[in-house]
Amino acid sequence: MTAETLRRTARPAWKDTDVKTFEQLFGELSAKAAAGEPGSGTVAALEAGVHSIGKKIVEEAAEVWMAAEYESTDRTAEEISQLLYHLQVVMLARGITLDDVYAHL
Ligand SMILES: N=c1c2ncn([C@@H]3O[C@H](COP(=O)(O)OP(=O)(O)OP(=O)(O)O)[C@@H](O)[C@H]3O)c2ncn1[C@@H]1O[C@H](COP(=O)(O)O)[C@@H](O)[C@H]1O
Repeated sequence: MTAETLRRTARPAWKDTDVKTFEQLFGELSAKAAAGEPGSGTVAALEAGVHSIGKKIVEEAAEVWMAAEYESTDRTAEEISQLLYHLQVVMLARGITLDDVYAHL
């Protein structure tokens, strides 16, 4: 088994193998939410609501902090990617667009 095959098979089910940008991920999540795609973790998170999504954001933020202090650069980047994902989910839950956020950057 090659290292690349091993890397891909070791990924959790929710992680697809495509590399994507922040904007591309938001487009993908928007489409899944609009379609109510069966089996989508994003759709399930949206159904669970803002309170549940908010708790996940706090959890992931703490994991970013711990990784930044005690773990590798790659692990920290991975935790940051998960925090960004959950921030996008709360954006969808509140009907906030990328431009709404960019207006404040
Ligand atoms: N980038 C992500 C992503 N990052 C984080 N997560 C979710 O956030 C959780 C974070 O992982 P943890 O290691 O903290 O997991 P955990 O605490 O054991 O997880 P839970 O038990 O709380 O689910 C994962 O289990 C996923 O549910 C993500 N879920 C989906 N995506 C991407 O979103 C897109 C749509 O996904 P679906 O809606 O599931 O099709 C795809 O491109 C995915 O790659």
